[in-house]
Amino acid sequence: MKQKNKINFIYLIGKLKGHLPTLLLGGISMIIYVICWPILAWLSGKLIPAIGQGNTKQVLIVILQALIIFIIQKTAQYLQDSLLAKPALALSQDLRTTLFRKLQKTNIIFIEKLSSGDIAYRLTEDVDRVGEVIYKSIQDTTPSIFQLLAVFGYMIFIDWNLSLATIILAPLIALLVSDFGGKVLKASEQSQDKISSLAGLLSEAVQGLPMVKAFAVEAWLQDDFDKQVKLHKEAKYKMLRLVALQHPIVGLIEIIGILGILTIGTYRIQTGGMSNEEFGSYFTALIMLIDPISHITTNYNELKQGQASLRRLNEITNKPIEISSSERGITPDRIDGKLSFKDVCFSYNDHKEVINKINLDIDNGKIMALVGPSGAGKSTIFSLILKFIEPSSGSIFIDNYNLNKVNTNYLRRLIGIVPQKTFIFSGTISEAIRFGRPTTKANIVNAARIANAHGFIEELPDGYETFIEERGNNLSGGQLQRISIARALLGDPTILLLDEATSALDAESEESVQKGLQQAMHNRTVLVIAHRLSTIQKADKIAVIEKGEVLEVGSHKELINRQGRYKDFCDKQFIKSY
Ligand SMILES: Nc1ncnc2c1ncn2[C@@H]1O[C@H](COP(=O)(O)OP(=O)(O)OP(=O)(O)O)[C@@H](O)[C@H]1O
Repeated sequence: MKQKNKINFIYLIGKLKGHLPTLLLGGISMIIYVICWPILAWLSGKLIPAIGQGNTKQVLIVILQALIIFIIQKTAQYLQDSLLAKPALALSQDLRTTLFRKLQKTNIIFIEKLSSGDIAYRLTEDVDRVGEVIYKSIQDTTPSIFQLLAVFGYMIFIDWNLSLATIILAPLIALLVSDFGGKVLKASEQSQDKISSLAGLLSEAVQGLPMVKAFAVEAWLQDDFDKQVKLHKEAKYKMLRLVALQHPIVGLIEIIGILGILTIGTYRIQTGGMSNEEFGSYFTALIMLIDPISHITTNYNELKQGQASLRRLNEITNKPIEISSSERGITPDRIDGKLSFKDVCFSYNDHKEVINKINLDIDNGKIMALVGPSGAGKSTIFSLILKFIEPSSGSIFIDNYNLNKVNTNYLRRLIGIVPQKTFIFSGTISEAIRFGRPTTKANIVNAARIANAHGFIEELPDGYETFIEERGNNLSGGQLQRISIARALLGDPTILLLDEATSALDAESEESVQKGLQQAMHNRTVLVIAHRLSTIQKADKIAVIEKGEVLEVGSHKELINRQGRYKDFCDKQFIKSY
């Protein structure tokens, strides 16, 4: 399902509705700040002739008046900036949390395809850039536009003939700014894509560093990194060069305008169309236009960079969300845990069915082992049960309820999963087992006991409060697996999905993990992707999966006697055991 609502600046500005009182106060401060500009220009017009006449008293009075206006203006500017910063920051915070919520709802297949570094970059840097644009639009661009209008209005008031001459330059500047803006947008998109790839590579490199060192291929990685850095530098330089070129060009047009006004102004004074004092005010006002034009130009470029960031953020929001992510769906009072697959098909892409008309029945409280070669579709069966994906045809039932009618969160809480590759968030052991669920310490300890983890945890100096480092570096593979089993058991799941680790643990660790698994399986419906003979033999039923199809189902003994694929499989895998 595609997300229709694209995030754009209009959508974001609309979100400011919730901050109307602050915006109103900020807006009033802004008006005071803006009005001060023409007043200062007017005072400047009075000051210049007074200086010319050597009228010290008049000069001092005007300076004092200007000082008062400056103090009022700067106070208003402080109030404007601080008041408007609040809603702007709230908006970027809101954007970040909305994006993260969407990310959590995104279909897992698409998440797995994204680079973690790239996503992290988008949710931090790109959101920051968008936030900055919003902040600048409210706090800088808006007053600059008003300042431009107020000052220019005052210029028209003084001499509209002369102002007409000034306005001729406006379309030229606008055209230039918009043309540059388009180019900056393109260059910015390229630069941000490059830095994002760099972030992706960096995150991969940090994870893979032990392997890189082990294979002594640091030079290869450095080379790759340097290449990406260079690509980013070039893309960024292209953008900065554009921005650097824009300021002198716009500045040149401004200077031409000023010189032109000086010439025409002199003529107007000579012909009596304008007084010296008026020209003084007019000229000061003209100089006052330079600053807002420069701000608007810079902010327009930043707006374009922000648009590039928004496009990158929308790439996340446009990913399909989980079909069943809604809160709807039934939550039966009781589930015994029987699972049935009826003619289930599934394909990741439309080319090839990876699950092909599968029929399976796993009775409640029984253990079914899934065996089969790599790529047969065993993990895909787990994903179907967890509703990460939904069958393209056929149905899966839990007891007699069709899975697509059952509330997804409710279903997932019935299931405990022990993945092949243990993933644990950094935090204490206790937090790792709890995994965000409300529970008691006694329940955590109980889960750890069943998982055969309690013993080793107790022996650690900080026990359950031992901090597990990122990626579990300070614990052994076997210990992490047992914590993973305890995590799955917390909440007493009705169904257990186990993906046995194929990685070699030492014999002692393996025995501990096996003991944990055996205890965990007791009295639950268990579906286990089995690689060990001991597990397979204990299973009530074994399903042999190959190329997405169920080839044989039966007990170990039955299947051996059948002399079919299972027998071949065992002969290949467990030759010594037969
Ligand atoms: N996210 C995905 N996108 C596209 N194809 C996928 C995806 N995940 C798995 N596949 C493909 O689906 C098929 C079944 O994969 P699956 O992981 O279910 O096999 P498996 O039996 O669990 O393998 P293994 O024992 O090696 O883990 C494979 O051909 C695999 O390449």
